[in-house]
Amino acid sequence: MNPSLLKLYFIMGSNNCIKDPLEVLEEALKAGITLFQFREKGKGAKQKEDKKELAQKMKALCRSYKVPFLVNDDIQLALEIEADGIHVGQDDEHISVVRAQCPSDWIIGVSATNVTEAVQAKRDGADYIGVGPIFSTTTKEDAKKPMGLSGLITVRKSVGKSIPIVAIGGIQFSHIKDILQAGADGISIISAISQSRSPFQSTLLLKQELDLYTR
Ligand SMILES: Cc1ncc(COP(=O)(O)OP(=O)(O)O)c(N)n1
Ligand SMILES: Cc1ncsc1CCOP(=O)(O)O
Ligand SMILES: [Mg+2]
Repeated sequence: MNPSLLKLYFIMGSNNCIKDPLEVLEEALKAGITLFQFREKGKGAKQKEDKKELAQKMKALCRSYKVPFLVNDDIQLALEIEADGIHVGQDDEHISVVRAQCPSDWIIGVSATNVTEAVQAKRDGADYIGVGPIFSTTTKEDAKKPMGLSGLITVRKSVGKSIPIVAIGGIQFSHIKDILQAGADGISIISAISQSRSPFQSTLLLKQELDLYTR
C-alpha cells in the first residue's frame, strides 16, 4: 500500500463521539483524513443490523471523499458491506485467515504492541502495522502499557523501512513531529478528533502539522 494513506488515519465508532457520528466523520473527511477505520465496539456500541446500517452509511461517506474504508475486527461485516480492508489485532482473526477470504486488493492492517509482534506481522504479510499504544489512552479499555517514542523507534529499526507503520494511542497535535521522526508514516487518532467540539478544526490542524513534516 501507499504509506501516505496512513498520514492521518481516523478511527471511530458511535460511542467515541460527543455528537452525531456521521457528522463527525464528514467533518473529518472534509478536513482531509487519509484513511478511516470503523471501530464499533465497547460500552454502548451498536450491534447487528444497527451496526451494519451505520457501517454502510459511513462507507458511502468515505467513498464520496475517495477515502478508503476499513473495518475493525469484524471480517464478516467487512465482506458483507464490501469494505476496502480490515484491521486485526493479536486477539482477532489471524491475517492468513483474513487473506484467504478477502479480495486481493484489500488493505489488511495488523496491530503490534512490541517488536516480536511487529516482526511477525511483517512476516505474515501485513500491508501496514498499527504500533502502540505509544502514549496512555482512555479510549481502549484493554490497552497495553504505553511503549513511548523509544518503543516506536525500536519497532521501526526492527522491521526496517519497507513496511508502512502507523502510530496509535493517546496521540495529540503536539506529538506529531516526534512520532514522524521516530519512523512512523502517520498517526491513528480516535479521541483527539471524535471528542473535539469541532472535529473539522481539529483535523485541519493535525493535517497542517503533518504536512509540515512530510512530503
Ligand atoms: C491502526 C490500528 N492500530 C491498532 C489497533 C488496535 O487493534 P486491536 O489491538 O485489535 O484492538 P481493538 O482496536 O480491536 O480494540 C487498531 N484498531 N487500529
Ligand atoms: C484502538 C487503540 N489501540 C491501541 S490504543 C487505541 C486507542 C486510541 O485512541 P485515542 O487516539 O483516543 O488514544
Ligand atoms: Mg481488534
